[in-house]
Amino acid sequence: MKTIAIIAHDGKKPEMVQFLNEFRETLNSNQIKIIATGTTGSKTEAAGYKVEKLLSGPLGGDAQIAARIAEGLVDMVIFFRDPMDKHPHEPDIFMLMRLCDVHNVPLATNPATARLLIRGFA
Ligand SMILES: O=C(CO)COP(=O)(O)O
Repeated sequence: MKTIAIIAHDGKKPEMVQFLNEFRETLNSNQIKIIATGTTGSKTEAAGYKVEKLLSGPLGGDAQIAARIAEGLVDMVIFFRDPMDKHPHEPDIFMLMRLCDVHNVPLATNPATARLLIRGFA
């Protein structure tokens, strides 16, 4: 069982849903557990996935996922960041990305990278 964390900023949620639809066969397997920040998780559920929803990003969801990364509980992070928007929880976002590097966890921050990662993972 592998755990994938899915996160998308508001401006990137449509692309995330598109990505989830594109890789349904790979991602909707019982060998993969999906965890997500709150609103991304709701969209992921609406796309037909079973997902463990954590808090919304600005309320601490990124920090919760960061903690799971630090505990060795996450195998891959797909985080579609919106570089054109400001985020009140920027420190949490950087913490999450830093911990991916600390613990050598694959992190995709855009759809092109995510596609390559998922193909490598499958
Ligand atoms: O803010 C986020 C990532 O930094 C995402 O949070 P939501 O999925 O709750 O919108």
